Amino acid sequence: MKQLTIIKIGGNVIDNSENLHQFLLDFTALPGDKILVHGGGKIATELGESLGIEAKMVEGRRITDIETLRIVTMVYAGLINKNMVAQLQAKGSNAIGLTGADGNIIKAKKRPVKEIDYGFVGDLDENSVSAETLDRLLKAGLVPVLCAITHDGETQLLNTNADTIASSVAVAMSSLYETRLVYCFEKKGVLKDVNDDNSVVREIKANEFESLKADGTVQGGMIPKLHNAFEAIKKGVSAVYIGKADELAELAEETFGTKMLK
Ligand SMILES: Nc1ncnc2c1ncn2[C@@H]1O[C@H](COP(=O)(O)OP(=O)(O)O)[C@@H](O)[C@H]1O
Ligand SMILES: CC(=O)N[C@@H](CCC(=O)OP(=O)(O)O)C(=O)O
Repeated sequence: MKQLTIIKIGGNVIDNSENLHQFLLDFTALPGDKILVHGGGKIATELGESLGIEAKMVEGRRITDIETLRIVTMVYAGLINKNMVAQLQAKGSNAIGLTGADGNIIKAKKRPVKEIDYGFVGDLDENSVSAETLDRLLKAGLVPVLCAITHDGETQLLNTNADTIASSVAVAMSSLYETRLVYCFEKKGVLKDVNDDNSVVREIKANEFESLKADGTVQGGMIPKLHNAFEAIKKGVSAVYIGKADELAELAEETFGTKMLK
């Protein structure tokens, strides 16, 4: 089976031009087929605030009313996605920037209203990602760059967490490729002490996740990230890593960040 690397880059790195530049250089240098998935939550929050719209997050997910949907569409599908593509093109990567609506690559379902109304947030299931369409783009020599905007197939754009997109894309692609998934963010990996960058946990087994949550080692945005990472491993992705964006070059030596184990 051919190898494929899916890399997700978060908003804190996208917001730092030096780290982003180094990350995109390393991403371009990675051999083989690859797909980039990007977030940008921090930038959407800042733009919203400058327009007087305050961000509301529940369990790592943004409550997305119609005004917020406009903002995230402009920021993720426009500003960030197109700048990322232009930077990759300048570095020699033939990137093509896409939302889930383009080529019907990711069809989501609006999250049902229960105790909380998340608004225009899209959830994914095992049929959401078109592996065939992504495969056709890869075979054409293109590097897909996916943002956090999906659609429902009936004209409605939806906001889907980028960690979830990366995990679902990796699972779908693992039917066609030997797929590895890499979550890149601003820290060196999953840390024993979130304030000590030298406390990287090298490997985490799926059955250790609950106790890491319970004892407070992993908190906030790391909880859904690890959940998505273990979902990917469980559903056929061959390797999942979490580590620092501007250390991506170390992936080749296997000294990169934290590795998830079954
Ligand atoms: N044990 C941990 N190790 C590393 N980061 C952690 C840990 N626990 C919580 N975090 C927090 O999780 C954040 C990453 O989640 P998030 O902000 O959603 O990532 P992203 O930038 O990829 O969107 C880190 O910035 C960090 O503050
Ligand atoms: C529904 C939902 O929460 N969507 C996310 C999508 C962006 C994202 O995931 O960005 P980061 O990876 O930078 O956090 C949001 O709007 O924040």
